This record gives sequence, C-alpha cells and structure tokens, in this order.
Amino acid sequence: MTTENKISNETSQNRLPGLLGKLGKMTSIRDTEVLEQSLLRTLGPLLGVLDTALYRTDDRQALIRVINYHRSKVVEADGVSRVVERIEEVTNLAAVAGDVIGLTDNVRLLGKPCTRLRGSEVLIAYPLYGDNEVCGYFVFQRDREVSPTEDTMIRGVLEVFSNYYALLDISQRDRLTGLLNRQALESNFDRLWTVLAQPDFYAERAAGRRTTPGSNYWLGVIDIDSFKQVNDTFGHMVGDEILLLAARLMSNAFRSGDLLYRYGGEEFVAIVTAENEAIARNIFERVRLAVEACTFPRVEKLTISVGYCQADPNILPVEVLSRADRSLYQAKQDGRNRVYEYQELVRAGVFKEIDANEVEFF
Ligand SMILES: Nc1nc2c(ncn2[C@@H]2O[C@H](COP(=O)(O)OP(=O)(O)OP(=O)(O)O)[C@@H](O)[C@H]2O)c(=O)[nH]1
Repeated sequence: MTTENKISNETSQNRLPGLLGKLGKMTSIRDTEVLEQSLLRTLGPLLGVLDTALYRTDDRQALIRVINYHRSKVVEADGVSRVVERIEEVTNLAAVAGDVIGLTDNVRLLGKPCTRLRGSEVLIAYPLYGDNEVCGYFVFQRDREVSPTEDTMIRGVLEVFSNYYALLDISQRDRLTGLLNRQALESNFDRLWTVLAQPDFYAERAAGRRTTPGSNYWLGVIDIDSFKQVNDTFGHMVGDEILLLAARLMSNAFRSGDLLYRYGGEEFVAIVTAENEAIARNIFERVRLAVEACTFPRVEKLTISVGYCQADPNILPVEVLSRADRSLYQAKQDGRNRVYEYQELVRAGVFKEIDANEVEFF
C-alpha cells in the first residue's frame, strides 16, 4: 500500500464513526425538507467546506429550488468561538449562477459527477438519483478535486439519502395522482410560512431593491365541478381515471416551481409564486382553461372552480386556506367554472373580511 493510500485510508477510518453517527441522525428524520438540510449538514464538514448546496429538479428535470447551507465561525465577545450555520431555500431561480447551470447540465447528460474551474477553485457537482433518474445535484466549491476516498464517501451518503428520501416521499404522495397529499401540505405549513416570511435574497438581488416578504405567494383551492355526477353516471373507476387525468393536466398547466397538492377527494390546493394579483389570476385562469379545453374519455367535458388569495405570512395558514375556500364556495354559488380572488370579493361587498376569530376549518 502506498503512503498516500495508507493516509487516506486512515483518514477515512477516522471519519467513519462520525459519518455513521451522522447517517444515523439523518435517517431518524421524518420530514423530507429537514432531511435535505441534514444532508448538507453531514457532507459540508466531512469535506471541509463551509458552503454546500442542493439543487432540486422536477420530473421534467427543470430546476425548482435550491437549498444553500453556510457555516461560519463567529468569535464571541468573551473570545470563545462557535460555529454558526445559515440555511436558505431559494425558489426564485433567476439568479442561479450560469456556471452552476452549465455544470449541472453536464452532470445530467453524463450521469456522473463533474467539475469546473471557478477562479482558483473547483466547482464540483454530484447527481442525486430518484427512481433511477437524476432528481437533483449536490454542489460545492473547494480548492482541490475530491480524492477517491472522498468520492466513495459522497456517493455512499447520497445513496443513503436518496433511498431514505424516496421512502419518506411515498408517505407524502397521494397514491392515485402522485401529487403531494394533504398530510404533506399540513406538515409543511410551518416550514412554508417561514420561507414566505423571509425576504427573498436572490429576488432582491435580481430586482435591485427590497421586496416585501410573502407578497409573491398565492394559495388557491381548486375543486372539480359536479364530480358526483361523473361517478354516478360512469362509475367510480372512470371517476378515478378522470381525477388522475385532471391532476396531470393541472400539474402541467402550473409552472415547475409551483406546488400542487391533492387536498382530498376532488379538491386540490396550489401554492404559486406571482408578483401581483393579475399574474396570479392569469395562472389560475390558465389552469381553468386547460381543463375546460380538454376532451376527457367518456365524460368529455369537465370544469373546475378556483378560489384563491394571497399567502400572507402574517396570517395563519388555516385562515389563508379559509379565505381561498370561501372564494371557491362563492365561485360554485355563481355557477362554477370560474376563478375568484378573496380581496376582490371583499371589495365587491360579497362578504366581509374574515375576522381571525371567525376562521372555520374545512
Ligand atoms: N372516483 C372518485 N371519486 C371521488 C374520489 N374522492 C371523492 N370522490 C367523489 O367526488 C364527489 C364529490 O361530490 P360533491 O362534494 O357532492 O361535489 P360535486 O359533485 O363535485 O359538486 P360541486 O363541488 O358543488 O361542483 C363525490 O361523489 C365523491 O364520492 C376519488 O378518489 N375517486
């Protein structure tokens, strides 16, 4: 054995107990988002880097979000130093660096880790797999390439992560449509609201000005119209097929970064980003029109109604849902196949603004 191999073997053996402990911690986590953060927390220190990032793609392999993890050492007034960490999730992808896009494209095409020079350092990206397809990238920057030992370690950790992520993901997915389920929405509300409340650093940098936290997010409740009739006329199995087709259609009509959940039965919840009310309306109208324009098997014509409102981080999620749901109810009352926005209905005097104490669960 060469001296170099011996040293790197010893180093990897020294790292083994720490690595196993971290993997143990990682797999005790029950939430897919926290698991992603934990992956970065595990690999960053093992590779001796302060910044790591996870790039996530959708099933069309388009980038949907980035999780950046940063560690720094802060020296307190009493001289004691401690490590501080910062995790930020970015959904506005306009500001993702061009060299990262180019590098991750290479990783996807070649199906293996790739590197690229960035100044005097090396930018390194590893593929993340889900269902045998690339579903994201682990990216970091360092002053040197990875050693064979480090390479084995990274691949091993990423494999454990992907397998465990897939298991967790199954429990957050609706079995019929494959969309995120109600449990996923409810368990993600806290995290989602924290993200909404943070100023979007990347959006601000791109816009060159401060943006209002949460002002870009809208929540819509979508319900298929007169679905009982579909079941009553064609049977439950046809009903299931129609639900699946409608879900696919809607999912394709939203943009890749938008979130669509099957909330229950023939009811869906979408969380979308849009700079203002007019853009949000366009998105929901586009989804409504996509369903209206489709000819479904047997049933032929189908429509949806939508109620939506701003996902204001200062308002409890349950109240935001309630506002969208009341708007949806009004759309149904007024004849279905329409999109209503909450504030618009308040302005029109259709109903008064919900008092926080009047919130109803639905
Ligand atoms: N096939 C099928 N039907 C479902 C599923 N979940 C809910 N449904 C049916 O969806 C129908 C919903 O009916 P209603 O709540 O009366 O509403 P609707 O007929 O859509 O009428 P509006 O909402 O007022 O337009 C019921 O018949 C449910 O049985 C499912 O997973 N598969």
